[in-house]
Amino acid sequence: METLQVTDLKSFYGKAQVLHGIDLVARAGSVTAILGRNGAGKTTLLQSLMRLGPRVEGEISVLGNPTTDLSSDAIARLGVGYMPQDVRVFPRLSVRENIQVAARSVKSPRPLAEILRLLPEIETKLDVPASNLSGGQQQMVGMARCLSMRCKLLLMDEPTEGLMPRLVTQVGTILKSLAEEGVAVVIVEQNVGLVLEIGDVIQIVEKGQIKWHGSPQEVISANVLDRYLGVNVNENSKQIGAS
Ligand SMILES: Nc1ncnc2c1ncn2[C@@H]1O[C@H](COP(=O)(O)OP(=O)(O)OP(=O)(O)O)[C@@H](O)[C@H]1O
Repeated sequence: METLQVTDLKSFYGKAQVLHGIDLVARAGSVTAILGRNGAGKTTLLQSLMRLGPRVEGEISVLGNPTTDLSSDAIARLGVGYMPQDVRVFPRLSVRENIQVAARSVKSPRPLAEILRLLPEIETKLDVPASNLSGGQQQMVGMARCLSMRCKLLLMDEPTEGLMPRLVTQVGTILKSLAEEGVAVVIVEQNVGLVLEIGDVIQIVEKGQIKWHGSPQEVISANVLDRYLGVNVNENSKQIGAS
């Protein structure tokens, strides 16, 4: 059974149709990266999966459970973690409390020690209010919350936006280890170098449709990034190598 299966998803804001029949699968243990130009519908896709915002038609199932008629809370309870572009931590709560709140929503949360083994960076920040953390550290807290809930599917919208190169690499490493733990990771990402490095499957969205999908190697050999995104892979790889 696929962790996430999306069939013929159409999404609407009022009468405006933004997604036009998306088919998508995300498997346990893999990182699926969604690329596309601004306004292509990437955020709308993640929001549709969480039943936040747009009206949807089509079929979405998480671990075999149809979710189009569920609330976002019920979808989260199936084991879906969603990190929107503006990371949502509880700013006044400490890092430890942020993790505890997430842990309370499931029956058998992952022990803190195990979370810290995967995210050692936050160990020294456990008693610091989340608002005092940098954007990158807040991303880590978001991931810690997901880990504590043992989420099976993690949806992240531009997790590396605005982060320093060192943190970008770190976020990539963590996402890869989450996938190795069996999580199906789905990221919307503008950092093509990172996507090529950690993505198992790349999906290219244009005007609300998946126009192309394949492995990072196929992306490069088929030259699709240039075609759909206007990105020169060789130039981009050089930049990532430099970081
Ligand atoms: N709340 C909304 N109401 C109406 N239209 C919206 C709403 N949110 C997004 N849209 C429109 O839907 C389309 C897709 O937007 P979306 O934010 O999903 O694109 P995106 O690929 O995530 O872009 P970006 O890379 O800039 O974040 C755009 O034309 C946008 O203007």
